[in-house]
Amino acid sequence: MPKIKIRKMKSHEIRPNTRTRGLSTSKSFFRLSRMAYFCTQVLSTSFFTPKPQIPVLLNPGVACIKSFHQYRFLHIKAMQDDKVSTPTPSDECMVRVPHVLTVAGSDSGAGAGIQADLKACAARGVYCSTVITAVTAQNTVGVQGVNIVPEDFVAEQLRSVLSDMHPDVVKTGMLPSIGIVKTLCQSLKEFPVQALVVDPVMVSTSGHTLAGPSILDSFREELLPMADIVTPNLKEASALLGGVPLETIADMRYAAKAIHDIGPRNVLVKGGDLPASVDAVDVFYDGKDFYEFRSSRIMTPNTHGTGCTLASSVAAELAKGSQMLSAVKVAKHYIEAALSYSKNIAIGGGRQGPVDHLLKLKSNVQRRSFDPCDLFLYAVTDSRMNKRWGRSIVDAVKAAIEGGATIIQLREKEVETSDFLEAAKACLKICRVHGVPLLINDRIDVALASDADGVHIGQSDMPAHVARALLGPDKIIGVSCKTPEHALQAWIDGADYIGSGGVYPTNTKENNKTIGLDGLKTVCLSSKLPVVAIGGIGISNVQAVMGLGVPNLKGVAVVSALFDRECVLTETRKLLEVLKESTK
Ligand SMILES: Nc1ncnc2c1ncn2[C@@H]1O[C@H](COP(=O)(O)OP(=O)(O)O)[C@@H](O)[C@H]1O
Ligand SMILES: Cc1ncc(COP(=O)(O)O)c(N)n1
Ligand SMILES: [Mg+2]
Repeated sequence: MPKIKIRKMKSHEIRPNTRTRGLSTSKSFFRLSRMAYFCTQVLSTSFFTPKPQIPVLLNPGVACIKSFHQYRFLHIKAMQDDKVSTPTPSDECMVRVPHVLTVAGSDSGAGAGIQADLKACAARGVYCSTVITAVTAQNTVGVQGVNIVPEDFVAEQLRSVLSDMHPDVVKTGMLPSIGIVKTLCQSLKEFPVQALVVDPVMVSTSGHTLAGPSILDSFREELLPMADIVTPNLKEASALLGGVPLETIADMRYAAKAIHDIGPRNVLVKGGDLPASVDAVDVFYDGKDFYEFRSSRIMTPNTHGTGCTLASSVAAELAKGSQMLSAVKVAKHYIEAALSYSKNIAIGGGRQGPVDHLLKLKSNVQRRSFDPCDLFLYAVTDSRMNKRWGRSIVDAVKAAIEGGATIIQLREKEVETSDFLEAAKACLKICRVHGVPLLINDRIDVALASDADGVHIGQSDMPAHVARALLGPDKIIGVSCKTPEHALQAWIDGADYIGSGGVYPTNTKENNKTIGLDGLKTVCLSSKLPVVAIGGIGISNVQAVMGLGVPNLKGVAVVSALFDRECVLTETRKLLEVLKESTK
């Protein structure tokens, strides 16, 4: 049976006693939690198939997380070994996984409800426990029957999970009786959690009542004031506000504000059913600002369970430690990608089919998530320079990685597409071995075809939100930005980082305006995303750049200083040393 090795974590990487409640805000803690959880997913044949269970051993000596200054990457070593020792984890080495508890109804068709929540959380890499409030007989045609779980048994399930397993976030779906709402509120007072996500489910998309209007008072008086976010669709928002018609984005803004007045800290009014809307627009209000989350509308009948999925994904991101706005943004990108992935699947003969949540598992499960520290020493290739020095793209990339580059971008303006694709595939092999992400400049097609980790795009390339829709939620997207306005748009569009420059004049890019250190600083200070500086940077000026000291400036992107030289390995090593010095 395979087992994995994870090395013992250093004290700065993990809190001393991870069994205690509450979330650590330490980024490395979350990263490690995610990694370890990812191991359990990969090696336990995912938790949808109950058997065979493969023990995941987290005690020292049976683990291997290789940590290396700016980048960390999990090396999973699955060994065929029949002798599996009994896990004896010591407290110090236990890794806590992000955990969402869903309190919702079961959907026998598994498109919505508890089943959607389980799948969405799994797809987002989060553990999900379940308290079932009702069992529905449901399929793609509609809801044939509802059996409400007795209130005291809902209370017992809540006590079982909350008293022992300490979920980070509770997400609610179908709450079919006033008694169940009250029981839930009581339990949450007794066992507080980090965040409460309320999806005020009332009517299924097929038109069946799942929680009647009698529930509204207990929602308004008890549950919503406890919620960190409430996510009504148009019908639910209207019901919460006494039946006001909601037909436009302006109406959704009004509703978001009016529902906020009831007491939840944030409101997301979902516009999946907004009439005459080309895009799928959701309106978010945090009590101060409004944000519109907009995605393309996917033309598909398979939208059953989108609301449950969105709310669970928000809960999952919160459990991983995200801020609310970022959690909503990621969830929205995920539902768009899931809808797009599922648009043509045929399950059932009814009008509304389910979403397929597990798109990610069908792509490469071994990909790790983006870490802003990856931007530290960002190597950008240039085919002209490689030609000049008589080396291939692959040799150049290999040398840069060996020298300490933490991320690679292939910027190959003059290479034929088929050669570019071959080179990208070959580079990817090397990058994966070293745990270094590989990005493709401009060419989303090449990124998709090679399964690279993401793309870097300029202001005149494919808009970032379109790239995000094409690449899905897990690929890395970087955008070149010269102004705070560019940076804001990149964030809204779902980018992961921005590249800002040219900081100094450069001849690798024609007609490129230099923004200087001041321009870079202005962009960094306004950007919600991590920034990598670019343009004419090398050993002589890297200290001045990093010396700006702005926290979200995470590194430098370099072309000539690495590749227009005889020995890429030596130059990369030298630059890495200076870079490390300048960030001490
Ligand atoms: N056809 C679609 N294309 C893209 N996004 C959609 C589509 N239908 C719904 N969504 C999105 O799915 C999420 C759930 O919305 P909605 O369907 O309005 O909620 P509910 O499922 O609770 O009725 C929202 O983010 C919405 O914008
Ligand atoms: C058990 C249960 N919970 C929630 C929904 C809402 O999902 P949708 O609005 O997509 O029908 C549902 N249909 N069934
Ligand atoms: Mg819907």
